[in-house]
Amino acid sequence: MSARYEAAREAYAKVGVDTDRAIEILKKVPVSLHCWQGDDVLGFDQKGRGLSGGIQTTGNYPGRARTPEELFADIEEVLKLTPGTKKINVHASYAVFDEENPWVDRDQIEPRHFKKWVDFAKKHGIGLDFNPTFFSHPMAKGLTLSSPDEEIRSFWIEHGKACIRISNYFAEETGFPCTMNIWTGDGFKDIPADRMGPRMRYKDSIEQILSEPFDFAKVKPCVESKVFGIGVESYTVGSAEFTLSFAASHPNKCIPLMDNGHYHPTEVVSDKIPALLCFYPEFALHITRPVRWDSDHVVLFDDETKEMAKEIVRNDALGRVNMALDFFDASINRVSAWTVGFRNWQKALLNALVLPSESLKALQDQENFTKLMVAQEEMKLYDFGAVWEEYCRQENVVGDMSWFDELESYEREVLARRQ
Ligand SMILES: C[C@H](O)[C@H](O)[C@@H](O)C(=O)CO
Ligand SMILES: [Mn+2]
Repeated sequence: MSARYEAAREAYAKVGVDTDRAIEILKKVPVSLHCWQGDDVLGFDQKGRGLSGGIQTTGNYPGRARTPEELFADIEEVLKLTPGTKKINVHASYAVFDEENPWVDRDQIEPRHFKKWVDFAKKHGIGLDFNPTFFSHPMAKGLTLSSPDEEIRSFWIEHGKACIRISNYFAEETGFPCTMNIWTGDGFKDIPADRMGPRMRYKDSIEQILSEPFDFAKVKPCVESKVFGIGVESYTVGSAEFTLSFAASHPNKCIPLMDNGHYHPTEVVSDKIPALLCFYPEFALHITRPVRWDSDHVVLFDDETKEMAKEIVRNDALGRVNMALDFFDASINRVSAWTVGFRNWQKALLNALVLPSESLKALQDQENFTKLMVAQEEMKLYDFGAVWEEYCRQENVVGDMSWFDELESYEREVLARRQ
């Protein structure tokens, strides 16, 4: 333990904060690392097909992972450079096909196509989350689960059911619950003539997917909402009201997922978190950084990120919010992007854990807003960096930016050779 940490610990103790306890709590909180940052959301099952579904990566930084082996190696780098308990968030498009398990379409995928992910998770003693992939596929030209074309809709329902079975396999094999997120880019570019029809079909499709047997203690299906996507600017089938109502009306079957990039830029998810906590025993969160829109920039240690973490921590909801990162930047070193984003969410959680939340709440309840402002501002100058360094030290990762030396050598030795 450094002298700097000892001094910080003493200073925090004077305002009633136990920094050792904060560190111990954070060590056990799982955060899901999204597999898709490593290859620009391309996946392995549709070679040569670009990204669709109204999402977009921009940039052409060298070193994109092109094979499962390359992606696993890159994720291992991130695991090495980040503190905390991790899960890996896998998309169905990252099925691993080989001679033993030749290619099948998405409605036919089975647990065996994800065995390499399970092996990887077991090697690192971590859990897996899962996502059906309703985009970047010839059957995903327009609507998917909300399509009026029954052939298309049933293809995607079968895909969703297959994903429940794979999520169950993940949970059984790893021993950790698997969050399975349903997101589609279904929507319309211009003003629709029927807004309810697609939503009724979407509702029916998700219900059919959820009719596949699963144990809610092990598999946590969720529905992610969105306000708009590229090319579907006028109408999104899975809107916020739709997904919240769907989850509320399917208790113990489905939970909502909020992605903080999926709202109007003036809306803040930090305010929505406590609203959902009043009603949902559990929900899921995608953590990203929307720059003017759902741009999926790398998560920073910025004000709204800190505020989201505060709402989870001070409402004692670390066990009720399934947290996952969701960004993709192809304009910078992808392994660095992953690492920075993961470390920043860890920082936000730790920062929230070392705030004197109870006394700040008391000031609010006493309507002492003057002192509340002063106290909140004062906390910003406490030596949080010392607590972060101690946390990293205990987790055997570096606390300062010297992790970047390792990353630069990985770039030289590995990424730069991928031509
Ligand atoms: C790749 C993910 O499924 C995707 O990012 C989704 O979660 C989303 O946020 C779409 O905007
Ligand atoms: Mn998302």
